[in-house]
Amino acid sequence: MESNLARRVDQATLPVVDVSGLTSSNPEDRLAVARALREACIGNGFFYCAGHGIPQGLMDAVFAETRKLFALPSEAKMDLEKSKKSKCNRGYEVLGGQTLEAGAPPDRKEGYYIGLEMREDHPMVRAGRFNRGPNVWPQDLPGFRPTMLAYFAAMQELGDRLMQAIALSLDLSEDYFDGYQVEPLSTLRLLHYPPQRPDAPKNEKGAGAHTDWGAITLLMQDDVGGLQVFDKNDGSWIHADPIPGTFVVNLGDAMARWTNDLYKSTLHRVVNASGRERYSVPFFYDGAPDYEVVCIPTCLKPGEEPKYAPTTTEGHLMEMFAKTYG
Ligand SMILES: O=C(O)CCC(=O)C(=O)O
Ligand SMILES: [Fe+2]
Repeated sequence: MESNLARRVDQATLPVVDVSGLTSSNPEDRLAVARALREACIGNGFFYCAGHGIPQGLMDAVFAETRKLFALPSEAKMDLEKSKKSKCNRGYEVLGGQTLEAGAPPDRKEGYYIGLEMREDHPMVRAGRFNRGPNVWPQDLPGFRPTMLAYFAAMQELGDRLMQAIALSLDLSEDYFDGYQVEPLSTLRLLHYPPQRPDAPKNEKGAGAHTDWGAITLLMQDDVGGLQVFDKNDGSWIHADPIPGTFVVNLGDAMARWTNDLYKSTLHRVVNASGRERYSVPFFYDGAPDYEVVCIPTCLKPGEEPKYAPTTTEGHLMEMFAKTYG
């Protein structure tokens, strides 16, 4: 059932980067991680992140709550549906609700969106700013809200740490992105992929080929597999097989804009050919809405021009959103 374009390769094809050195007080340890990140970022822009310090118990709890959520009866899920329940894209997204690959059938996945919790009376919410506002919480799952809020905070903190290392890797000071890390537009997304159907429309996938939009994505996947990453070296698809306890980290389009394509976002897709239900939890690490996404001076070689028009986190995300939701 797998596409013939896909091939099975050794897991080592995507590098594993141990980031535990980032919490060291010795700058040499942090630099060593930054060097490894630079290599991965200039390569396919995808790597497994180990040594991240996120407790396994929290990761397991997120999957447990995710399974409970998608196991709710469809009427209960429709009561949480994002276009009905939210002005800021929070809540449940139906199966086929997004088409990540232009021209392909809708994605065979259902999802749930969670963002930074912001009250209705917050000035940004009152001003109707993009994706700002309260979350939608299922009433009948008492563990869901505290688990997801704890995970959101932990992932934001891990993302902040990785951005400090990415700054180092670009010959910038570690605090270069500090202004970005305030009231972030990050999104936690819960995903459920039913098995691929034998009678599926041609080219149907769990998630069509796409690049991610923000700065970096930190993906937790279960043991089913199905994520494929485009290999720019030979045009094949690398199977990002699950490695327990790691995150798959990849660069988003904002990173390409900042670095003038030195650190590119990479096409990836999901084909759940396993015959089993697959669950995954991407965290789209993003930043402050008004933070500028413009070419970073250290990323411009002599004589080179910026390839992208300057924008902001919010402006860039709004552009990307319109592409897959119309
Ligand atoms: O489920 C996965 O493994 C990947 C999901 C993904 O690429 C996305 O939501 O952007
Ligand atoms: Fe993605």
